[in-house]
Amino acid sequence: MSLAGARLSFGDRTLWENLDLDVAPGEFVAVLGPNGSGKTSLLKVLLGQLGLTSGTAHIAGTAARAGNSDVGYIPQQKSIDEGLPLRGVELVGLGVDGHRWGLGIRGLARRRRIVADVIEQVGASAFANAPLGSLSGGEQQRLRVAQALAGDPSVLLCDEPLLSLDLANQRLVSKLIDRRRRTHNTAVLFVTHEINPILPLVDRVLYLVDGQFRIGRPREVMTSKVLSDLYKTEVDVLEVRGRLVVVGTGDAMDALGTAGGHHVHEEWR
Ligand SMILES: Nc1ncnc2c1ncn2[C@@H]1O[C@H](COP(=O)(O)OP(=O)(O)OP(=O)(O)O)[C@@H](O)[C@H]1O
Repeated sequence: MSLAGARLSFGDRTLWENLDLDVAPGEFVAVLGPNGSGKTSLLKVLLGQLGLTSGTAHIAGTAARAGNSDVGYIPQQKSIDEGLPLRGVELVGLGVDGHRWGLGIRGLARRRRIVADVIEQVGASAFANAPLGSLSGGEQQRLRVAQALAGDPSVLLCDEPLLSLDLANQRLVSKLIDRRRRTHNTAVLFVTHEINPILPLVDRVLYLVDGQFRIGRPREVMTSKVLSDLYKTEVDVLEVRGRLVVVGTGDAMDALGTAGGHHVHEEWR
């Protein structure tokens, strides 16, 4: 996926500008930043749901547009109504690109095979026939990953896919996404508030703060100097047993919000 000279403004407020970002096939890029910095809007541009104010956005060589089967999308986790009768297999089926396989008998059989395959890939076969509302957050999220993979995308856009998952499920879901990009050369853009659960997987970080941004390898961007420049206040990045801990005081703490990453998790194994 490729953004060139990209600017997104709402009225006189510019979320970001002069943004050049090329994510190569198989590359894993994390997007970080405080609330309101424009992370979800960036995904919406690539999904063709929002137009850039200026610049260009391309996916696999064509301009970003809605309904592009090259794009898989894992939306922010929303709690599913317990009474919803939709089952996992049906949710995943919605991700299969109907046009590609047609709806004849062979098309339907092929479609069923694709759905069963991706459900198997994410380890969801045991619960894919249960109503979604009866499943745990981790189980639902595995099925959402399967739905995003069902269309065999070359690009995967993930909006905080680890939110409200426990540590074991955070690892499981991150590993599924990491495995996908390694086995299928899928480019991954992963919006998150917490770098640590994915730190070992990430190739580059795009860090957005109040119209400013930095792009680079995690340890180039996640430094006291770079984050202090971005937040325009003193921020310290400490490395504790392989984890990055972002610490600010006073106003800096407010500005960091949940992007502070100052929760303590068990180490990645
Ligand atoms: N269609 C729109 N019209 C006007 N303002 C908008 C529109 N869409 C988003 N915004 C504003 O743009 C800002 C960035 O929103 P966005 O959801 O991209 O931020 P974010 O970085 O994903 O935040 P969060 O971490 O809270 O999810 C917000 O202040 C939001 O209110």
